[in-house]
Amino acid sequence: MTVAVAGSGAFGTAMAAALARKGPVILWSRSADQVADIQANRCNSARLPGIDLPEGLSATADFAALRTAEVILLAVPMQQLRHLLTQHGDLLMDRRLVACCKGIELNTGLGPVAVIAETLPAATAALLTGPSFAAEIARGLPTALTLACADADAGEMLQQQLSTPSLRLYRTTDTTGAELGGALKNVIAIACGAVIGAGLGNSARAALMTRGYAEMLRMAAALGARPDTLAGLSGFGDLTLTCTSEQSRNYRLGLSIGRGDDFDPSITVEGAATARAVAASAQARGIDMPITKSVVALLDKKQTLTELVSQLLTRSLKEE
Ligand SMILES: NC(=O)C1=CN([C@@H]2O[C@H](COP(=O)(O)OP(=O)(O)OC[C@H]3O[C@@H](n4cnc5c(N)ncnc54)[C@H](OP(=O)(O)O)[C@@H]3O)[C@@H](O)[C@H]2O)C=CC1
Ligand SMILES: O=C(CO)COP(=O)(O)O
Repeated sequence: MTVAVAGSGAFGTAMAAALARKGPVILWSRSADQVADIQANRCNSARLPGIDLPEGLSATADFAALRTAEVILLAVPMQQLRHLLTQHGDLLMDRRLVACCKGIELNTGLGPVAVIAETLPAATAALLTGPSFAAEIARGLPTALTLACADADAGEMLQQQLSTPSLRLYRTTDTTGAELGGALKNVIAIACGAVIGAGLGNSARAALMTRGYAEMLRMAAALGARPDTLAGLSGFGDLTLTCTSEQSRNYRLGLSIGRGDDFDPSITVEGAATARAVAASAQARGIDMPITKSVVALLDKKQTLTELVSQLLTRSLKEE
């Protein structure tokens, strides 16, 4: 079976490397320079430096090469997913597509599976999500992820096809829950980075993680997701990883805000757009998400971290 990965960023390259250890993988990049680098040096120096890529991985800048693939992973940032699907709709329209994005589309409030379903209704839409840093997956370190697909049979097949001896996939049919877990944890990670960066302590971070998780559950319930999905790898699992590791770009953005440092705007930080999309959706639905709202105010420089923390602490007292 041939697997293809569309998008040669850190995660796409890492998944291509992991899967190429068990069969042929085609990695598509929009950058001819990156393809040349990968083919000549067996390394994606721009996005995943220091990782040797296995021989089973071949890179191409020609999207038509993906025609032979039985499964196609879509590994671009969330706000780029619709563009990729539209641009290459002729080839992708009836395929098995596995989004790897963690985010909510800013203009529509939709997650990746919903965007695929809306754009290419004849395709099988799935999501691969859960706690995983690209460099660790690429090195073959032990990792467990969630494969979400509303079609239970297709999900089981994808679970088999994409699991490896070091990559253990659990499956669910709750695509909404898996989408929300992966997207919302990034917003909470920005908040956690900010309090740690500002020296407010580990207790403050634990409070944000726990009350952030309560926000995730509230939104999940409103959208019909199952609470046990949020308690799994795609929710609680990824929240834990992302809020506690400097390998996370979302967490590092928060750290830089808390410290008052600059942050390179070219780095992919999914939680920034997602915070705005989720805050708007929460307001429209009347869902209380004060941490998410605070992250938006922080990113938009509408309020300082000191003001926001004080506001969160002095809200009316309530039952847990
Ligand atoms: N990095 C990680 O550890 C993990 C990432 N993810 C998720 O994977 C997704 C991708 O992140 P990641 O790979 O890290 O991001 P990167 O910033 O490393 O790479 C993004 C890639 O997407 C490409 N790209 C952007 N827009 C388009 C487009 N319209 N058409 C084709 N290619 C495009 C970029 O190309 P170019 O280089 O030309 O700009 C780049 O190769 C995110 O949603 C992220 O949350 C999930 C788990 C772990
Ligand atoms: O999703 C991730 C870990 O599971 C990667 O997190 P960042 O996008 O914050 O780097």
